[in-house]
Amino acid sequence: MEGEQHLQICEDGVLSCESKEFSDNNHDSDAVEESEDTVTSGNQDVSPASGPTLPILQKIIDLSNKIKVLKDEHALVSNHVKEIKNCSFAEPEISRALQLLTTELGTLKKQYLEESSERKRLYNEVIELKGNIRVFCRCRPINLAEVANGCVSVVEFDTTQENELQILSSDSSKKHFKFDHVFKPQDGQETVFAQTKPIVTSVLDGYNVCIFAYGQTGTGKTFTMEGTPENRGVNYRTLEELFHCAESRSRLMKFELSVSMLEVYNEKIMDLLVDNSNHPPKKLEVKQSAEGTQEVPGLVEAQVFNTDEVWDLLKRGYSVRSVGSTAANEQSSRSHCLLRVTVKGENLINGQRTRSHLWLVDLAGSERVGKVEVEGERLKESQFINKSLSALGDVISALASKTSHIPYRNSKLTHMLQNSLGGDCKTLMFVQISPSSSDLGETLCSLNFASRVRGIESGPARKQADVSELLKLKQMAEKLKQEEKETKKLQDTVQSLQLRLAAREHISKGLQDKVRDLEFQLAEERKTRIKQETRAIASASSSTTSRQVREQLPTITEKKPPLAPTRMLRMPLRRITNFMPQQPSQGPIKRFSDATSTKSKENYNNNNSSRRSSSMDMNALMKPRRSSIAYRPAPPPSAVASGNKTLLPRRRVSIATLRPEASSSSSYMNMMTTPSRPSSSIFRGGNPRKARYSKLFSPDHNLVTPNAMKSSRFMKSPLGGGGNSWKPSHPTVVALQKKTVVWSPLKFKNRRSTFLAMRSSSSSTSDVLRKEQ
Ligand SMILES: Nc1ncnc2c1ncn2[C@@H]1O[C@H](COP(=O)(O)OP(=O)(O)OP(=O)(O)O)[C@@H](O)[C@H]1O
Repeated sequence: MEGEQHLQICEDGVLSCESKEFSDNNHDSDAVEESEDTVTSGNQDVSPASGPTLPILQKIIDLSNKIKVLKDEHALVSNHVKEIKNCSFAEPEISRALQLLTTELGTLKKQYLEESSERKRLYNEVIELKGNIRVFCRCRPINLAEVANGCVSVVEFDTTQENELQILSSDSSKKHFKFDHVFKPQDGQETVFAQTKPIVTSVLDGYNVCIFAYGQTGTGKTFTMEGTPENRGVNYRTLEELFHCAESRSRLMKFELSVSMLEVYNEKIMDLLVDNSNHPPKKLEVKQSAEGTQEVPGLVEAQVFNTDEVWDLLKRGYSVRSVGSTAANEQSSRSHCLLRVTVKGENLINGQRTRSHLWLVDLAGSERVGKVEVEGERLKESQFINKSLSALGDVISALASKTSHIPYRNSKLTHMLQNSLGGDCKTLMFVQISPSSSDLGETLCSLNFASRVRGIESGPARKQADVSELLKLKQMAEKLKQEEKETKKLQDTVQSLQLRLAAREHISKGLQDKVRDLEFQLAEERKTRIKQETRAIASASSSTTSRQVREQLPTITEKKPPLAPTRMLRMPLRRITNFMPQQPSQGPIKRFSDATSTKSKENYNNNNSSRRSSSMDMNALMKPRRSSIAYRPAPPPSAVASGNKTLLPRRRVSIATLRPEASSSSSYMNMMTTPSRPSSSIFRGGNPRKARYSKLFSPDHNLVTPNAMKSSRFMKSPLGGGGNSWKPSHPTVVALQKKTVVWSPLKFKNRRSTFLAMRSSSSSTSDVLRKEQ
């Protein structure tokens, strides 16, 4: 069209040039020059000198001038280009610069990666410190049925915004959601597990971990957790990884892994590792342990040693899990399935033990009863599922708003996950969504719920020490406390005993002093008595001839029984202690027994010899040194006349008074009374210690007090009954028998065996006395 116009103008002879100029506008300079020539020739034809210039011609002239200017410019630029074309680059410089730039880019890339991984680490640290529940969002691919129904995807993933997604609402607005990680429909099971791995493996470090999948029915919860034999899910991969890590740490740590599987179906807990086909399922309950953790007593805990065993167990459990077909899902889970992995760890270096749990939970899908078209048993299941999920929602809301009461016990599920949701545990939630526009409402609901879960701050997780070990230590501490108490008690007792001992020692010292005084007095008394006795002997022998006296006197003096043992023979005063010396091995000493008389004699001889060697004998130590004072009345004249001058030494008698009317020796017993106390009180409940003091020494068998007679010891005494055969021959004894003497038992101190010897044989008496002297 434009070409035609130019042609028309060309017919005028002017426009043809113009047309040429336009057409050559983009061509080379030669063409421009040619057109210029034409114009110039045209100008010549219409020169102003030849006539008035037409306006169009004027226009042409102006344009020609412009062309000229442009032509000059063009020539200039062309020269420039030619120059540039001719100019050669300095290649080494450029390549160097390029190299520099490449290196710089590499460094920057590296720095960026380092920074982003550091940022991620810090972010995870913050999350752990705050105790946030991590939330991963996973969107499943749109399925054929949905495409067939004309549904479109409403989920958009912005590549520039990491871990974010947008939901296109029906009103064309976009809703943004951000999570800890967002998995696109094309992300496979490995990608999902790669992000999950760091959390699950912390169970080996002694942390409690809980991972649960939440979302609308048919969104891929079971696919994520269980997976398929070709595409195994988090459960299997986790155990595989745990075995792998345990193996790599086997030099430092020893691990034991055991698995339990249960489901919460219609608010009942069922053990999936127990074959319930033959009998009704065992009823299990959630109980709080002493440590405050939630436990299910009676739950089977199967120890596993390799992944094959794990897979067998998982298959067994999955096969008995309650599943059913709904309009939304062919294989819909009708229960919450919980897999618990218990890890017991022992540090081989420091012996530290840990016991931690890993919960892997596949929740039943939230579903709209109307939409999934359920009825009968399925409807009931749906109601239970929704009820427990709504209880989970309430717990999440309460935790997010930090209210004082968290309604964990409103459902079995929340009760069981109490520690995982609000305790010292690392928790991860998979929020599963469908991309389909038909599920938009549920998707928004799930994402809103997940955002709330992400906001929960439950405090940092902490390592779990092995409770059994803790209990052992507690018991030990308790025992130690008890022992400390006992020790303190014993120390108190020892202290009080020491005090008592000191007091007793003090008393004994006083007593020893007293005894020493008494001994001194006694020695004095003895001296006086010897003088008296010498005088008595002298008067008694006045009737005999002076010659006989002269002959007998040295013998008498020789044969005279000692009034008391010499200082050498006297037993040294013992320190009174609280300890009784041990009895000799031959048994208890029957001091006045007939049967032991011979033995006593032997003992006497032994003792005597040992005394001579100044050694302390145990028997000697055991001999009592107590004695009393007895008043001995003069024997009746008949007795003296008949020559019955029996001297039967009695060691203990009471202070007795003699009734004057008594005539026979046998009636002495009846006449003698102990004024201080009634006789019966000695052995009948009375104080035996006091009773002993009431017994007084009597040299005459007739002078036995009723108390002494009643005493079994004295009744059996050979001195009491069988002394008639013995007749004293010693003049001192004879003289003493004639006199009223106050008998001091101190005189007979330690002389029991002497009397025994006297009784058994009168002939041996003088020997004994001689020996003693
Ligand atoms: N990411 C995915 N890639 C491929 N297929 C998937 C994915 N997620 C889910 N599916 C498929 O979607 C279907 C439903 O998944 P699944 O049964 O896991 O859902 P669900 O959420 O467990 O449902 P319900 O709550 O009813 O048990 C399955 O056939 C599963 O194979």
